[in-house]
Amino acid sequence: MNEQNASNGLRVAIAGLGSIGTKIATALDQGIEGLALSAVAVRDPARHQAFMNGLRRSPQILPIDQLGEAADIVVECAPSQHLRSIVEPAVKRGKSAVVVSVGGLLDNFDLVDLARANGGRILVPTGALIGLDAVNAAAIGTIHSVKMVTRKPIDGLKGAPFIVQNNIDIDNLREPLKLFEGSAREAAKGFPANVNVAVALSLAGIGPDRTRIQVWADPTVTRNVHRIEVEADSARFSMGIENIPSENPKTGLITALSVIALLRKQRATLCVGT
Ligand SMILES: NC(=O)C1=CN([C@@H]2O[C@H](COP(=O)(O)OP(=O)(O)OC[C@H]3O[C@@H](n4cnc5c(N)ncnc54)[C@H](OP(=O)(O)O)[C@@H]3O)[C@@H](O)[C@H]2O)C=CC1
Ligand SMILES: O=C([O-])CC(=O)C(=O)O
Repeated sequence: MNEQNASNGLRVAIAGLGSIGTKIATALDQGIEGLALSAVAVRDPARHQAFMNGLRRSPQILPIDQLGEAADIVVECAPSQHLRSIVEPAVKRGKSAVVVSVGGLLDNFDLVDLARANGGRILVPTGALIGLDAVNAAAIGTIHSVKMVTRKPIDGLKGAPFIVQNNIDIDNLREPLKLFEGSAREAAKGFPANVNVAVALSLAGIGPDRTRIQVWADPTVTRNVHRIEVEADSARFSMGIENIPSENPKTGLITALSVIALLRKQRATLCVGT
């Protein structure tokens, strides 16, 4: 029972039981082929007692930096400042870490080398985005440019460091306002809880410095809207997604589903899409 459970299944631990983590925990508890929920990490266990009581099988509750001892796959879905303390112990032990706060990976990119040196893996789901399969494929050839435009309702952007530091009042907007234009790397610093998608896109394609993004505060939209244009030597493609916000207005509902789809692929007999 050390590395894998008795049925040769994979043990999955979840760091953070918020909008994303609770849905992944529920899906695992209800059953994903070959996977079992072994542990979770929460800030205040008492706050999550009712949710934990509703699970058919209670996972262990552990500190975030101990999840790698209790699982083969650790899913990071906590605020990005905790990324390192969740991912490092896991990949050091040769485990896989699913990283949802992917913006935080840019300042901790040595974790990829650490994983490589120890036989671990870092898996970045498509998350709240679309089409990373096509971007991955195009990147085998030459991608000339990747451009993204993100529009979010006001509630989905409140508190972003870029807005606070530049003293921008978005509460009284009546029409769309372009807040930012620049690289995915700069965007991740200014909007750490809003543009993980741009960083995932950049890592699939031409990197965080060449991937360009605009961020708009848009009082006319009710969804988190992302439009992407890719120009490559194999294809030109445009993609768009309009995400329904979850209980956390910054996070689209589809994000947790994307992680569940990734987990399903770990042991599925039929895998569709790259
Ligand atoms: N890649 C992508 O496409 C996307 C990525 N994201 C990112 O995913 C991450 C999670 O998002 P979301 O679920 O909406 O966030 P939430 O704020 O809903 O949940 C975060 C959870 O982390 C918990 N947490 C905070 N500190 C700790 C700690 N020290 N130990 C354990 N748990 C802790 C919080 O606990 P408590 O409940 O006690 O506050 C909360 O339950 C964010 O970084 C977000 O930016 C979001 C959307 C899309
Ligand atoms: O679209 C969403 O719901 C979330 C998002 O942009 C992100 O976190 O990058």
